[in-house]
Amino acid sequence: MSGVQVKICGINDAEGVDGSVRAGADMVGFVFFPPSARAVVPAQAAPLARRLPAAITPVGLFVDATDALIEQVLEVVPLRLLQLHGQESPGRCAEIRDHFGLPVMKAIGIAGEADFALLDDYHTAVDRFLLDAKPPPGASIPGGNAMRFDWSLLAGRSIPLPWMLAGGLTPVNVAAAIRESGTRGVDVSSGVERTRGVKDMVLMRAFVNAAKGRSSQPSLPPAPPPPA
Ligand SMILES: O=C(O)c1ccccc1NCC(=O)[C@H](O)[C@H](O)COP(=O)(O)O
Repeated sequence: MSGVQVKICGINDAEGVDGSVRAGADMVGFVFFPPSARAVVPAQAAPLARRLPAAITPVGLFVDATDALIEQVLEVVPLRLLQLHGQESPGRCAEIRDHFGLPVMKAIGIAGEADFALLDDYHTAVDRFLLDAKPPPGASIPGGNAMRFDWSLLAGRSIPLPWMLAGGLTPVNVAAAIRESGTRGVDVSSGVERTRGVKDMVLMRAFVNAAKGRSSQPSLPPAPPPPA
C-alpha cells in the first residue's frame, strides 16, 4: 500500500495544518464554500497554506465558484490544485484551468455503473478526478458527508486520469477501500473529525498510517536501565 497519496480536506486552523504535516499527509484541502462548517475565508487560509512545507500540496475546494471568488482566494492563498466539487461543466472546468493556470481535480459523484460515463466527458478538461459518494438527498453540502459508495465498482477499471477515492473513509476502513478499489490516492474529511469541522490529530495520524500501510502502534518508551 505504500505510495498511496493522502489528502486531508477541510483544514481550518493551525492545529489542523500541523497535525496533517505530522501525520504525513501529501495534500491539504481548504474549503472555500461558505455554507460549509469547514469553510475558511481567504485571509484565514493564507497563513495556513503558507505554514505547509513545500512537499505538501495546498488544495482549494470550490463549489460552482465565480472567477471573482477564485481570484480573491488566489491573490493571498498559494494554492497548487483546484478541486471543483459542484456542478461545473467540462467547459467551465477547462475555462478555470486555463484562466488560473492551475491543475484542476473534478469531483465526480459515483452511485453506480452509469456514473462512469461522465469521466469521458471531463477527461480532457481536467487533470485529476476525485471519485466521491453522491450526497444524500437534502444534504446542505455536496461533499464531506461521510457517505461511502461501493468501492468494488472501481476494481480493475481503467480511469483515464490520475484519481483519488473519497467518501466515508476512516482509519478503520481505508486499507480495505484501497485494496478493493485499487486506488493510489485517498481523500478524507469527516472520518478524521471529532465533530463536524473539528479535526482530530490522533485520527489523522491513524488514517495516514493505515492508508500508507504503516503501523499505528505508538513507539514504546525506552526500557528502564538495569538496577545498579
Ligand atoms: O467538506 C465540506 O464541507 C465540503 C463542502 C462542499 C463540497 C465538498 C466538501 N467536502 C469534500 C471533501 O471533504 C472530500 O473531498 C470528500 O468529499 C470526502 O468527504 P468525507 O466523506 O467527509 O470524508
